[in-house]
Amino acid sequence: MPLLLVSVVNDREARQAMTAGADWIDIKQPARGSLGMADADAICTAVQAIAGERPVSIALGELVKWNDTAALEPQQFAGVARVKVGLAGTAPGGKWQPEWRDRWLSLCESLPAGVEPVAVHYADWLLCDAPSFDELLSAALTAGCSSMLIDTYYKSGRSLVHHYTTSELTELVRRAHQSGLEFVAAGSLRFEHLPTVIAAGADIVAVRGAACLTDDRTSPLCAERVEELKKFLAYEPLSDSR
Ligand SMILES: O=C[C@H](O)COP(=O)(O)O
Repeated sequence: MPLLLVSVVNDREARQAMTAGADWIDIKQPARGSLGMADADAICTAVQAIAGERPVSIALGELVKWNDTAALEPQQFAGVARVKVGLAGTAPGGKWQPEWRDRWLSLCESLPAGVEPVAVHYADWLLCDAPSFDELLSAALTAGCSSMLIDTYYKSGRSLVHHYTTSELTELVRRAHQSGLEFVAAGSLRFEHLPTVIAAGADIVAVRGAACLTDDRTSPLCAERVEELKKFLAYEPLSDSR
């Protein structure tokens, strides 16, 4: 059964998500975009609240907006296992095309020891000028990533399963696994999409909107919804071996 990753904006939501059963805690500021970065103090207090009880990832925004002055100090990565940077606007007609790969790899190399980059492929890559799955997979292997996330850049109602069919998703999971990468599925996923991503073989299901009070991902986290998501993912049908 896939693990549940829940994105939170602060320490209060981090505690709520853990109590409600989230396996991974992801810290971000959804009002700043798909992979919007939270303020450094919000990251710090959330990591303190998590206190090592769950693995933690943080979102660092988009590579095209990244600059070194926005970087966190090495000590601010304490307690963080993985970081995510989006690649919208980098290819094929994007700002740094074709340099996105070198720039992303160099950001990955600059991470403190013990902090791993997550290779993020946007399912709506054609709409947001991001690299294809193949390009990302190749870069992920060069960077030594152990996981790949598929998310959506635009949060306007179309989810991951609108961009990839079940068989396409299954093939992407197979290829990630074949390369030794864990597969994290995200992108405006709702309850009704979970059977598809489970069937495709995702290792982790990552949500923000579906875990909020309303489906608006900028609304507050709702502990009951996190509990329901966890229950759904933990459900294992009885085998039909009567
Ligand atoms: O890491 C995953 C994202 O936070 C997913 O957000 P979303 O469910 O609102 O698309």
